[in-house]
Amino acid sequence: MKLFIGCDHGGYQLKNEIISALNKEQVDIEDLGIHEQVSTDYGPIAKHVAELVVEDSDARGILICGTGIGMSMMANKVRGARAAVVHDTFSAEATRSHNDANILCLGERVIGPGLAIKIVETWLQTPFAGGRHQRRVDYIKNYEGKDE
Ligand SMILES: O=C[C@H](O)[C@H](O)[C@H](O)COP(=O)(O)O
Repeated sequence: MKLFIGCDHGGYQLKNEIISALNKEQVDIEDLGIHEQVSTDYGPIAKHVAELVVEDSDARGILICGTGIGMSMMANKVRGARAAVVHDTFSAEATRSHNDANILCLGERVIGPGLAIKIVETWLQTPFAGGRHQRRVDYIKNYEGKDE
Protein backbone atom coordinates (compact mmCIF):
# COMPACT_ATOMS: atom_id res chain seq x y z
CA MET A 1 0.00 0.00 0.00
CA LYS A 2 1.21 3.49 -0.89
CA LEU A 3 1.18 5.77 2.15
CA PHE A 4 1.78 9.52 1.97
CA ILE A 5 2.64 11.13 5.29
CA GLY A 6 3.05 14.77 6.28
CA CYS A 7 3.19 16.98 9.35
CA ASP A 8 3.74 20.47 10.64
CA HIS A 9 6.03 21.35 13.54
CA GLY A 10 3.33 20.24 16.00
CA GLY A 11 3.44 16.71 14.61
CA TYR A 12 7.07 16.37 13.64
CA GLN A 13 8.22 14.02 16.42
CA LEU A 14 5.19 11.77 16.10
CA LYS A 15 5.57 11.56 12.32
CA ASN A 16 9.12 10.27 12.75
CA GLU A 17 8.04 7.75 15.39
CA ILE A 18 5.24 6.43 13.17
CA ILE A 19 7.57 6.08 10.18
CA SER A 20 10.08 4.18 12.35
CA ALA A 21 7.37 1.83 13.64
CA LEU A 22 5.73 0.90 10.35
CA ASN A 23 6.66 -2.27 8.50
CA LYS A 24 8.29 -1.04 5.29
CA GLU A 25 7.53 -4.36 3.55
CA GLN A 26 3.79 -3.74 3.99
CA VAL A 27 3.63 -0.02 3.34
CA ASP A 28 5.46 2.06 0.77
CA ILE A 29 5.90 5.31 2.71
CA GLU A 30 6.51 8.65 1.04
CA ASP A 31 7.45 11.32 3.59
CA LEU A 32 6.31 14.72 2.30
CA GLY A 33 7.74 16.62 5.22
CA ILE A 34 8.35 18.66 7.08
CA HIS A 35 11.90 17.38 7.47
CA GLU A 36 13.09 19.62 10.28
CA GLN A 37 11.45 21.04 13.38
CA VAL A 38 10.58 24.55 12.19
CA SER A 39 7.29 26.40 12.56
CA THR A 40 5.28 25.52 9.46
CA ASP A 41 1.71 26.17 8.31
CA TYR A 42 -0.30 22.95 8.10
CA GLY A 43 -2.43 24.02 5.10
CA PRO A 44 0.02 23.39 2.24
CA ILE A 45 1.18 20.07 3.73
CA ALA A 46 -2.40 18.82 4.10
CA LYS A 47 -3.29 19.95 0.58
CA HIS A 48 -0.23 18.22 -0.90
CA VAL A 49 -0.90 14.90 0.84
CA ALA A 50 -4.64 14.96 0.10
CA GLU A 51 -4.10 15.71 -3.60
CA LEU A 52 -1.74 12.76 -3.92
CA VAL A 53 -4.09 10.43 -2.05
CA VAL A 54 -7.13 11.20 -4.21
CA GLU A 55 -5.13 10.56 -7.40
CA ASP A 56 -4.62 6.90 -6.45
CA SER A 57 -7.58 4.90 -5.12
CA ASP A 58 -5.20 2.47 -3.38
CA ALA A 59 -3.23 5.19 -1.61
CA ARG A 60 -3.75 6.44 1.92
CA GLY A 61 -2.49 9.45 3.82
CA ILE A 62 -1.51 10.31 7.37
CA LEU A 63 -1.37 13.92 8.52
CA ILE A 64 -0.07 14.97 11.90
CA CYS A 65 -0.17 18.37 13.58
CA GLY A 66 -0.66 19.46 17.17
CA THR A 67 -4.29 18.34 17.27
CA GLY A 68 -4.97 16.79 13.84
CA ILE A 69 -7.76 19.33 13.41
CA GLY A 70 -6.20 21.92 11.09
CA MET A 71 -4.83 19.14 8.90
CA SER A 72 -8.28 17.53 8.62
CA MET A 73 -10.02 20.82 7.87
CA MET A 74 -7.67 21.51 4.96
CA ALA A 75 -7.47 17.94 3.65
CA ASN A 76 -11.27 17.70 3.48
CA LYS A 77 -11.35 20.68 1.10
CA VAL A 78 -9.70 18.45 -1.53
CA ARG A 79 -12.35 16.67 -3.56
CA GLY A 80 -12.20 12.93 -2.90
CA ALA A 81 -10.45 13.25 0.45
CA ARG A 82 -12.15 11.69 3.46
CA ALA A 83 -9.95 12.77 6.33
CA ALA A 84 -10.76 11.86 9.92
CA VAL A 85 -9.25 12.98 13.21
CA VAL A 86 -8.87 9.85 15.31
CA HIS A 87 -7.49 9.42 18.81
CA ASP A 88 -8.83 6.00 19.81
CA THR A 89 -8.67 2.53 18.26
CA PHE A 90 -12.46 2.07 18.09
CA SER A 91 -12.77 5.13 15.85
CA ALA A 92 -9.70 4.07 13.86
CA GLU A 93 -11.49 0.87 12.89
CA ALA A 94 -14.88 2.53 12.36
CA THR A 95 -13.59 5.31 10.16
CA ARG A 96 -12.19 2.68 7.80
CA SER A 97 -14.99 0.09 7.93
CA HIS A 98 -17.89 2.58 7.97
CA ASN A 99 -16.53 5.77 6.38
CA ASP A 100 -13.79 4.50 4.04
CA ALA A 101 -11.54 7.28 5.30
CA ASN A 102 -8.50 7.66 3.08
CA ILE A 103 -6.63 10.10 5.34
CA LEU A 104 -5.92 9.70 9.06
CA CYS A 105 -5.23 12.84 11.07
CA LEU A 106 -3.48 12.69 14.44
CA GLY A 107 -2.55 15.21 17.10
CA GLU A 108 0.87 14.84 18.68
CA ARG A 109 -0.24 17.11 21.53
CA VAL A 110 -3.29 14.92 22.21
CA ILE A 111 -2.01 11.33 22.49
CA GLY A 112 1.28 9.53 23.07
CA PRO A 113 3.23 7.58 20.46
CA GLY A 114 2.20 4.14 21.76
CA LEU A 115 -1.50 4.74 21.19
CA ALA A 116 -0.85 6.66 17.97
CA ILE A 117 1.06 3.73 16.47
CA LYS A 118 -1.69 1.29 17.51
CA ILE A 119 -4.25 3.59 15.85
CA VAL A 120 -2.19 3.74 12.67
CA GLU A 121 -1.79 -0.05 12.53
CA THR A 122 -5.52 -0.57 13.11
CA TRP A 123 -6.42 2.05 10.53
CA LEU A 124 -4.10 0.60 7.88
CA GLN A 125 -5.31 -2.98 8.41
CA THR A 126 -9.07 -2.35 8.46
CA PRO A 127 -10.92 -2.69 5.12
CA PHE A 128 -14.03 -0.76 4.12
CA ALA A 129 -17.09 -2.89 4.94
CA GLY A 130 -19.27 -1.67 2.04
CA GLY A 131 -22.93 -2.72 2.23
CA ARG A 132 -25.11 -0.04 3.80
CA HIS A 133 -21.97 2.07 4.34
CA GLN A 134 -21.32 2.22 0.59
CA ARG A 135 -24.57 4.13 0.07
CA ARG A 136 -23.59 6.63 2.76
CA VAL A 137 -20.10 7.18 1.40
CA ASP A 138 -21.57 7.48 -2.10
CA TYR A 139 -23.78 10.28 -0.82
CA ILE A 140 -20.66 12.21 0.18
CA LYS A 141 -19.01 11.48 -3.17
CA ASN A 142 -22.10 12.54 -5.10
CA TYR A 143 -22.37 15.75 -3.11
CA GLU A 144 -18.87 16.76 -4.05
CA GLY A 145 -19.40 15.65 -7.64
CA LYS A 146 -16.52 13.23 -7.88
CA ASP A 147 -16.84 9.76 -9.43
CA GLU A 148 -14.22 7.25 -8.38
O1 LIG B 1 -4.70 22.45 13.96
C1 LIG B 1 -3.60 22.99 14.02
C2 LIG B 1 -2.42 22.31 14.56
O2 LIG B 1 -2.69 21.69 15.78
C3 LIG B 1 -1.14 23.11 14.66
O3 LIG B 1 -0.11 22.17 14.82
C4 LIG B 1 -1.09 24.14 15.78
O4 LIG B 1 -2.14 25.06 15.67
C5 LIG B 1 0.26 24.85 15.81
O5 LIG B 1 0.29 25.77 16.86
P1 LIG B 1 1.58 26.59 17.24
O6 LIG B 1 1.95 27.41 16.03
O7 LIG B 1 1.17 27.44 18.41
O8 LIG B 1 2.68 25.62 17.55
